[in-house]
Amino acid sequence: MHTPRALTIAGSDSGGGAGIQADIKTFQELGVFGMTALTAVTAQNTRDVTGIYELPEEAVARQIDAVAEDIGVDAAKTGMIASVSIMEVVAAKVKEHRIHGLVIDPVMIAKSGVPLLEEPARKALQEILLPLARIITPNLHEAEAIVGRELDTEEKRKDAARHMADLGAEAVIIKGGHVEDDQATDLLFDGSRFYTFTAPRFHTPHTHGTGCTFSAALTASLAKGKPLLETVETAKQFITEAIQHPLHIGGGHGPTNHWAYRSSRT
Ligand SMILES: Nc1ncnc2c1ncn2[C@@H]1O[C@H](COP(=O)(O)OP(=O)(O)O)[C@@H](O)[C@H]1O
Ligand SMILES: Cc1ncc(COP(=O)(O)O)c(N)n1
Repeated sequence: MHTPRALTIAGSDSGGGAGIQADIKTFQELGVFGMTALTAVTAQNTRDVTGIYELPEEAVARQIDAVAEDIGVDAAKTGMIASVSIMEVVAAKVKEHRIHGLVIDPVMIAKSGVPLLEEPARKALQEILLPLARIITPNLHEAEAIVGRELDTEEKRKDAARHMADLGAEAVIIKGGHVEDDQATDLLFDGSRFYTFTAPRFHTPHTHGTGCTFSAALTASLAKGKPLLETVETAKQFITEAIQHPLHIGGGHGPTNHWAYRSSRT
């Protein structure tokens, strides 16, 4: 039996709701063996980020080598990659180990408002990481930062998705969490057609780690060899249930509930 294996290349969230921690919880819940390459350690809780400690490039490279050379990687995702030098190392290792099925979550700012990406790295993200993406998953603000204009209509968001596909991403999902709408609608462009994935919008402050969890769920399905539309459908269900049943942990933006999807099916 083949055990699907997924790697997350991202930052650690000591609070357990976002970053590497959200990713491996999600991999586990979806029946995928999770592996990690840490890019940074954050001191973080539901209220604030009180410290960011980047890892040396060498440490990031060695972690990716270690898992790719022995265990193997069916799909991978990137999350917080704060600097251009770490981005370059990650891109080089993804190419060297021929890691396909790469989901890029272009993390820029934590829900608490603290920047997680240095300014020069914004442009580098487009040039270095985006062309390697099987799927890139910007939220509204990240999509606006990548294309450099406001995306206040669906037409403009479609143009932005085409733009990101032209830059090299195989598929683009502009997430709808920050779009003013009664529903949470994510827009997928697969390089030729548009699809929307819609769920009810829950009025809750507990959205810490939604983007990480969603992109990890996409990665888990890709690791299982699922086709694109089924992959997005599963990830949307996973994040919707995780937001719908919050855990009420911490005094700020609490985490989502990574158990909810599997609990509802057993
Ligand atoms: N309040 C909400 N109710 C339901 N779904 C939401 C809500 N907020 C975000 N989502 C969904 O969670 C996923 C992550 O979206 P988003 O919050 O835009 O990303 P990020 O965490 O990167 O800012 C998307 O599928 C989005 O539609
Ligand atoms: C280490 C780390 N990585 C990513 C996020 C983004 O979290 P969100 O999904 O809430 O935007 C975060 N807060 N911390």
